[in-house]
Order: sequence, then C-alpha cells, then structure tokens
Amino acid sequence: MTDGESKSTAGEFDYVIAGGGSAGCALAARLSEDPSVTVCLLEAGPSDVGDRAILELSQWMHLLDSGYDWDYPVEPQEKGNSFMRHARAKVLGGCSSHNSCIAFWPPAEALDDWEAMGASGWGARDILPYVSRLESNDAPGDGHGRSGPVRLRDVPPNDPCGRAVLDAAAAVGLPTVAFNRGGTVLNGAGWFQINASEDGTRMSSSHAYLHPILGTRPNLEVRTGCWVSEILFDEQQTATGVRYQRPDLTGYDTVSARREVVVTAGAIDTPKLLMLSGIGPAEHLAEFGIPVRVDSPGVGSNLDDHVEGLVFWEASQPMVTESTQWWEIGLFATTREGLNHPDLMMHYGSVPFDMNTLRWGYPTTDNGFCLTPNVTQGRSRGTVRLRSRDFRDRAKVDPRYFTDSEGHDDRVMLSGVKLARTIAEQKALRGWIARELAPGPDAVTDAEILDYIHKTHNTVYHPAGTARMGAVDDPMAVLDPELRVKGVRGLRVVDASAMPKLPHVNPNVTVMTMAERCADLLRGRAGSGLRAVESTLSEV
Ligand SMILES: Cc1cc2nc3c(=O)[nH]c(=O)nc-3n(C[C@H](O)[C@H](O)[C@H](O)COP(=O)(O)OP(=O)(O)OC[C@H]3O[C@@H](n4cnc5c(N)ncnc54)[C@H](O)[C@@H]3O)c2cc1C
Repeated sequence: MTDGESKSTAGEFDYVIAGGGSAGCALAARLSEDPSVTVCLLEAGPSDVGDRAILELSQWMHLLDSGYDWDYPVEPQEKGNSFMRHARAKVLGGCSSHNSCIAFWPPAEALDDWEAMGASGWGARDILPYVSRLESNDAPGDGHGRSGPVRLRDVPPNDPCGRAVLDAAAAVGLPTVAFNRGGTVLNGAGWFQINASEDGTRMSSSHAYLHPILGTRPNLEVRTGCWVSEILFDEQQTATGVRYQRPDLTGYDTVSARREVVVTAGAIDTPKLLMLSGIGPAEHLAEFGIPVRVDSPGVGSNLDDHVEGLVFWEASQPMVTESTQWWEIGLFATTREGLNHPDLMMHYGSVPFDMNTLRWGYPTTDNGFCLTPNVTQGRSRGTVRLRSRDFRDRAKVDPRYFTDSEGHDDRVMLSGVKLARTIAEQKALRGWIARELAPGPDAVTDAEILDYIHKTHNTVYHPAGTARMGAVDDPMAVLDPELRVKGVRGLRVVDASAMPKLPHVNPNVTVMTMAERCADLLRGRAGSGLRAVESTLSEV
C-alpha cells in the first residue's frame, strides 16, 4: 500500500476498465449493452462531451502539445530524432479524440500475420466481420457495415493540389484507387476514408460509442479525471480492482471488479501501469523496489511505430484554406518484389509541416504542401520503461528508430523520399511547386538524405506492441490470445499495446475492432468467429 493513501472505496462493478481511449470507450459501450452487467470506465483526462476543441476534426493539429496531450518526449536516440515527442491524448476518447481520423480497415494480411505470430483467433476470417459491426459506411459495395456506431466516409476530392498529387502519382505507377473496398492496395493512391460526420464532427470512440448512451444506462459509470495508479490483486493473484487518484487530487479511491479488470491505457501507459503493479521485467522492477508479481520480460518491450519522414515544398499557387483534416490523401507502394503488403506509405498534407525541420535551419513557408513517407512494417523495436515508481512520472519512451540490424527501415525510408521527389517531378505537379524546402538541394546522395531523415523524422503517432499477445508458451508474449495477462487472473489488456505488430495502415479502426472482439471474449461469444458476430449484428 502506498504511504499516506486513503482507504476509501468507490464502488464495485462487474468490469473495471482503466483508460477511456479508443479501445476503452468501445469496450465500455459494448459490455454495458447487457443491463445485468455493471461497468466502470476510468479516464485520467477530462470529458470531451460538448467540447468543440476536441470534436471539431479540422482543428486537430491544435491539440498536439496542448493541455489534452500527455506529450511524451523520447529518450536520446542512437540514430533517430532525439527532439521528437509522442503525442498521446489525455481526454475521453483517447487518441481517437485528437487524431486525424484517417480510417482504414485492418488489412487481412496483417491479421493473418498476427495469427501466425501466435495470436490464434485473430486471423482475417475471424476478425474482419467485427469491422462491419463497428462501421456505418456508405461506400458502395458488399461487406460494409451500414448501421454500426462509427461513421466512415470518403473525403470529398476538393483540394486541387491533392488532385494534382494523385495525377502525378498515377504517372509513376500508383493509380488512383478508393480505400476500404475489400482488397489490400499494394501500389496505389487515393482520398482517405475518415471517421467523421458530414458536419466535420469526429467520430472518436467516445463520440461514436459513448455519447449516444451516456446517461441512459444505469449500469455504466464513466469517471473522468481519475488517474489509475495501480491494479489491485488478492492473495490468489486475481485482479480485484484498481486504485486511482481522485479528480480533486485530495487522495486515492479504489474501485472493485467482481469479474475482471481490463487495462486500456494505450501503448505507453498500459505497460507502465502493469509495471507499477508488479508485472514486467523482474530486473527492471527491482531497480525501483517494486515487488515482482509476474516476471514478464515482454512488458514494455517490442515498441513498434510508423516512423515518418518529410518532403516539403513551397507551393506556387494558393493552397486550400478549408479541409476536412488537412491530410486527405494516402499513397501506398511496394519497394521490392513479392510483398503481399505495401511496405511504404505516404500522407499528403496540404499544410506547411516544419515541426522537425526548423530547428535545423531548413526554410519554411505559410503556403506549402508535403508528402510524408512512412515505413509501414518497421523492424526497429524500442522500449517503454519506468522513470520511477511514482505513477505521475512520465514513462521513458525509447523507440530506437532506424536501429534494425538489416538496415530495412533506412532502406524503405530512402525509397520513400526518392519516390516523393519523383512524384514531384511529374507534369501534373509542375504548376504547383515553387521549390523543395526540405530536404532541399543539399541532400543529393543517399548518405545526405539519410542524415536529413535521421535528424528530422517524425512519427505517424502509432506506437504499439508493448504488451503484445501471442502463444501461451511464448515467453515474450504478455497476453494470451484471449488478451488475458499471463501469470495472474481476472486481468486483460486491450488497446494498441496488445498488437503483435502494427498493421501497414493507420491503426485506429484496428484498435476499435480489437475492443469489439474483446467485448465478445468477455461475454463468452467470441469462440465461433463469423457466426458470433453475425448473431450480435442484429443487436447493434
Ligand atoms: C496525433 C495523432 C494522430 C493520429 N492519427 C490517426 C489517424 O488519423 N488514423 C488512425 O487510424 N490512427 C491515428 N492515430 C493513432 C490512433 O489514434 C491510436 O493508435 C489509437 O487511438 C490508440 O488507441 P488506444 O486505445 O490504444 O489508446 P488511447 O486512445 O491513447 O487511449 C488510452 C487512454 O487511456 C488514458 N489513460 C492513460 N493512462 C491512464 C491511467 N493510468 N489512468 C486512467 N486513464 C489513463 C489516456 O488518457 C487515454 O484516454 C493518431 C494518433 C495521434 C496521437
């Protein structure tokens, strides 16, 4: 027990969910569909209800480094950008409340890879039907959900520079395509689908799943401003609840779980909370005098991310002054033969993006656009570690960008910068480019381009894999394939940390999909894959 803590209790529920983000909100909504089950959702940040600063999608870039952001610095990087910061939302809805709402179905190949990595039951055949359950998509064609809580729609093709980018991409072998239409796009580009309504309101996990039911379900309690400091266990190693700091900071309360505690605090805070609760690498816990409940070396390891570079141009015509979310187009490519997935992706941004280049003296503009290549299946892996045993101290986040021994991530990124420049040389973009601002004319050789990338890269903000699921006998798998924390009872994790590795697309819909399946695992309905989902579709 922590010195000076209050012993007051704050209720008992069937399920206690720690973290009201993409996964947590979806899970709370699904579990509380059954009126006989009680659910308590705890979120450290404030509510987003009625908060236009959060809900107005086009304003999302204001939220970076704002009071809604946990804002994690990275540890000094061996090769990568040591100035980089990981934005993580501290508000109901989590990162789905401050992200850019680019919406991709989880790719079948990625899910099948998960299954091959030991996450049995997570293959495409079992998981894709959950996407139909969560979405309400008016894209034509079979296989789309039409009545799920999360509105997905195509970005309208209004940006003339964006149209020129697509024409230029088509000229170099990336034909214009529509996304989320069934197959994986290996080489192609198109306007994104976004999870947002026509009036520009984001369809975050909170807005889509929770807002419609708040105040209507007596069996669901959502508590904001409650920072969970520890998971509680009994002597049989069964999770019995959590302790959290009261919103008024006057002390701590505990809330008890009759059935299970589910941790949904995201890829940085979930491993931190597990470690603070005695589940993690024994040597690391010993550094802080934390009693070891489970020596689980995978906790905080395997940090995967989509590392992102930048090619930035000054525009020679006025750029758009209105946009759904300013990053409306995606380009996918394969950099070598024989892949079943694109290993390179780029976002097109219709805004200047000098967040990591200005400090190195690269010129900027207020009328520019960019392509941002990212490595979709990066091989570098980093860590999340405790800074101290105080839950208020930020975790140490060390992504170890570009450190994979094969040089894979360097190679794909280099191809990406070169491909972006080739696209820029095409006739369709001639009327749009005044000059390349970054990397600019001084970066010509591979070494010069890589030096620029290592100094200035960003992230697509997709950390994952730090409490990954896998086979029961895999010592580095923190979770079994049913998302149960190995070594204890009554405790699961569902969020981006549970992914064995990232999919090759933006992962938010994948996280929501994982929460949908977790709800069925807890309700005992997930065993039969497709049939399980079909039987619940009528309830949505
Ligand atoms: C700036 C940005 C842009 C992005 N853009 C996109 C995009 O366009 N498309 C896409 O697919 N993905 C995007 N992503 C990624 C995507 O949003 C995340 O992968 C996804 O939201 C992760 O969901 P999660 O449930 O794992 O964690 P989160 O959504 O981060 O939820 C974790 C929640 O737990 C809370 N929490 C943490 N610790 C505690 C604690 N101890 N006690 C109580 N509560 C706690 C947090 O405040 C947070 O609300 C973006 C991410 C960022 C940051």
